[in-house]
Amino acid sequence: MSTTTPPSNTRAGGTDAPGNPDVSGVDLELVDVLKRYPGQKKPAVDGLSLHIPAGEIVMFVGPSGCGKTTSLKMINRLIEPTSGTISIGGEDVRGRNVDQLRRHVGYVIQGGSLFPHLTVAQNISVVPRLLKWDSRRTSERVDELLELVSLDPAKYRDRYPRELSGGQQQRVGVARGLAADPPVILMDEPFGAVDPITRQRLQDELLSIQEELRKTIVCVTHDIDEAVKLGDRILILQEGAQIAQYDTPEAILAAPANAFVEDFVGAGSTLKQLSLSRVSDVELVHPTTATVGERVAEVRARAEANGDQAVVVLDERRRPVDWMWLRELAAADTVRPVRDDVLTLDRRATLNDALDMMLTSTHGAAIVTGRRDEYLGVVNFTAVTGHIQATEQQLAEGRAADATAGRDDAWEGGGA
Ligand SMILES: Nc1ncnc2c1ncn2[C@@H]1O[C@H](COP(=O)(O)OP(=O)(O)OP(=O)(O)O)[C@@H](O)[C@H]1O
Repeated sequence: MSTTTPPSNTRAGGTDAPGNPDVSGVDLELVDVLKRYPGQKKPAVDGLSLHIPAGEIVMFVGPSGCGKTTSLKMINRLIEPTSGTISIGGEDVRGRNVDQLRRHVGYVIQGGSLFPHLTVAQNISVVPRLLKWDSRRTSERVDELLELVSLDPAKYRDRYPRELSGGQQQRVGVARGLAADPPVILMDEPFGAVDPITRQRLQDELLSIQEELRKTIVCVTHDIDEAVKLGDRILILQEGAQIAQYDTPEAILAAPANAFVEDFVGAGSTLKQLSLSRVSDVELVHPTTATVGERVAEVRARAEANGDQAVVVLDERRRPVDWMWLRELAAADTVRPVRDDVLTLDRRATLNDALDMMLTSTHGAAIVTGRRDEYLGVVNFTAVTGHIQATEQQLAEGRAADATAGRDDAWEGGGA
């Protein structure tokens, strides 16, 4: 039986040939994979065939009990298939020693599932230790990974999981999954246990990490918006892990394959398109900025000249640290931030995320950052609604063009 290969991908640079040096992931192939649990009449996974291209994120979604987790866990043999073949980088997983296989396939689950009696550094070093890395290499790797998941190594290395927030535990879980630089990472509901804002940040971080590392990532989620945001492709499964559709998020939203998919994703409405559009797709505005330590009188003059009531305060590395109203600045001669928890959006965040954040912000807009948290500008409602209108117009024009083409086809067909 041939495996399902989706059409070429638009987001992850699908033009990359295998072996592209930027891609550290490898291909995954499932051929006619079946899993029947003892005592069950119907197989949980009934003949799943699937090709997952190297360096891409594929999201598994589908109703509860359809076989997502079973399919995922068969890839690293946490569950053994009843029949069928799974290969990683062209190599049949059954030919590999199970321990060795699991050390080369990262695995991240909900909540991070850290060992409570080990420190953050020890948790991240579990696989490097099994691989017998020396202590210097291991500790350098731990610090590198903590930086990658935005945790200050000096502050967090020696903490215990109970001394971390849910989002921080999840970050350490991701770092642990990446520790030995595996080409494939499996994730099962990785961000299911954290609040919406933290989840959005973790998703943005994953996209940023993936931009750099280009692993092959397979991720199970219940959240279709998460699938649309993170996935280069989405696999929508029905009971028995039957493929309802396997395609890019854009293609699935534009043309659901059947009524099941349509129900599952919710009709491809304009609002869903907000999960496809990134903050980097809209034009940012540029309110007055100030640098910590700058003279307030100068900042105030600039803001008044621009007609701004508030200024975005940046640190010496141009990272936003506060968004202060002019009246708050008046308390001192030089600019001093009054909060330490300014909310920012990564440029990869979706417009859905942006709307969520704007609704909770007293400024009715959101600060956008790029590489290394550097300030880029601000996204506001006008930019988002402008984008929705433009998208709606494009969709309407597309539908009108399709209808015209349909009539032309019918005409040609009729004349033949
Ligand atoms: N160890 C097991 N023994 C027997 N049946 C099992 C076992 N694990 C899972 N199943 C059954 O296999 C089917 C698929 O389960 P699986 O956990 O893969 O689904 P899922 O899509 O990941 O579900 P959810 O979204 O609820 O986590 C379900 O009907 C489930 O009850």
